[in-house]
Amino acid sequence: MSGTAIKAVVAYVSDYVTKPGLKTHALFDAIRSIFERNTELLAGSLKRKDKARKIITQTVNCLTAKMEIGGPMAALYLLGHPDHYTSHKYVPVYWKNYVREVHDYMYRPKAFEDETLCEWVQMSSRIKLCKAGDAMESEDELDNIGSTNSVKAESGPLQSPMDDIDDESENEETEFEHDTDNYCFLKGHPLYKTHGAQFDETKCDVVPNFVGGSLPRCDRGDREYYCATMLTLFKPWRSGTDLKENDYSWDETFNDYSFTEQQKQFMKNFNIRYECNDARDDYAVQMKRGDIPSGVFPEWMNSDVLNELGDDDTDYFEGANFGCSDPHDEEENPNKYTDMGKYGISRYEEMEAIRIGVKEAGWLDPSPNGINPFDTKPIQPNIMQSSSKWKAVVSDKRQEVLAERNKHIPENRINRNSAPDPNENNVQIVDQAYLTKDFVAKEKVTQSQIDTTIKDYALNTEQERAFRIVANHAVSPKVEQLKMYLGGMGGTGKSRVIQALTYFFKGRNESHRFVTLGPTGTSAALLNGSTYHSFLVSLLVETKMQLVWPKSNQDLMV
Ligand SMILES: Nc1ncnc2c1ncn2[C@@H]1O[C@H](COP(=O)(O)OP(=O)(O)OP(=O)(O)O)[C@@H](O)[C@H]1O
Repeated sequence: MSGTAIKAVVAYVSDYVTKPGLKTHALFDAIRSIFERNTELLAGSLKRKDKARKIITQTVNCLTAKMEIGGPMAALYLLGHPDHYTSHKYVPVYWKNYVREVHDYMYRPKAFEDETLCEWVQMSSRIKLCKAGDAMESEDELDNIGSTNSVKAESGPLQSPMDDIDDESENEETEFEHDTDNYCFLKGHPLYKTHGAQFDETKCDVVPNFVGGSLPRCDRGDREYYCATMLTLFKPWRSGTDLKENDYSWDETFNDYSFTEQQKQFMKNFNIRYECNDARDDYAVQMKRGDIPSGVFPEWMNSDVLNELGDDDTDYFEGANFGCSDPHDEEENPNKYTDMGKYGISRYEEMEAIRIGVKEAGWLDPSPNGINPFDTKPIQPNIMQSSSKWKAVVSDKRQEVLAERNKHIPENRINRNSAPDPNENNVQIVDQAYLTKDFVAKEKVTQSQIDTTIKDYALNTEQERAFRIVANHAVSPKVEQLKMYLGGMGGTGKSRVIQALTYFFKGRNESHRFVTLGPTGTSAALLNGSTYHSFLVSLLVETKMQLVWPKSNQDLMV
């Protein structure tokens, strides 16, 4: 793969794993398309409630598909579980928050005079000042504040020494007895009477993630804006004049300021994203021209998809009035969705120059040894038959697969009507030992099956834990229904756990107890399963077969 392709892949993968939110215009466009697609439904005779339900379902599906967030991920967020994937925490810094941070920062306690805004965003948090002797409460982490974090007012209950805003004679500096790193804001901060700040040095694993307008880049665009932004982030300041003196430009001030090695590294890192996005743009142009040999990206990833991935970065040259407004601004261009933008054009020209250079150098000449012959004839299918026949074949195959899966169902299965009512007014003691680490299956052979599967699939600690919970549950008699959610970022190994479970149930001749369902055909195919729709609805309607109801609700794993 070329360097460009690698960077384009990096851009795609990082977009995928970070699953960025949708742009507002994309969101509205998706909703509009749903309404346009459903004009007949909307004008139809369905009840209002049914129409609304259908439209909402389609909207949710469309938005989640656009965000590349699948059902499990959406459920994860709805349940309030955060992503847990890296050694670092990414804290989004929205502009609105940023303004608040800047405000807090400008009026920050004197003890933090030398901290930069970037460090401030990383490590500070507001805390509420309470009565003397009481523990202070962080706005974020009420539970984590111990008594050592308390800050006492020097005298009187509830009184901060800076409590009286009119008392100008008051010493701003520090009238608290500090027994920790907690300090109050300086006067001028709207919450200085009630709030303070604390700094947690251990939070250096927090990475500020600037959203709501990309950071400017160092190698292009408005240099003054770039320098101002970097100085704002990395130089300690309280007012604009601390950042830059009137006689100097931002560029000069930037060049004169000694950034630490780590800050330089941060600034270098800021640019990597742009390098990858440039590569992605180049790659998209190359694909459009058909210059790319196949095989680097999957087939579905055509130039349109790549273009779509790249269209979120038109704002990286934005400046807060640091430069003049550009008459060729892509926003103004009536053909902005069909024409290449100015950066695209200049890149295209650069690429063209390189292509000509390479061509002149003879690199594109035919190889003296010729190229390997290849067959350009279209592939003829081995079997030619009508679509109805194909349908019948697929249906037969499906029956075959179902029969194979269900062949070990015990004869004496209980009719579902006689299964206990889960809502019955009853109290039962249920065994939850399957959740514990020390659980051991009653039969040795069962335990060995569990252990062997974990070994065969080389499951890591977290995968093993998830696997053991399900497997232990499956081998425990009379346990309550297990409702478990296994979440995680793309590529963390969820599917592998499902594969291990499929193998485990198969080994126990209990494939009928384990069904893998996915929301889309692709997700189902990846896991060798079925779609929800196919399994739960069409199966019954199309094949008129009886769904095999499990003995009780603990018997079927989905
Ligand atoms: N314990 C493991 N040992 C070796 N390889 C593993 C392990 N777990 C997962 N992998 C490999 O990592 C890759 C990603 O795993 P998997 O497809 O299970 O992730 P996923 O969380 O289901 O991803 P996605 O969210 O994209 O569907 C696969 O190639 C898989 O074979």
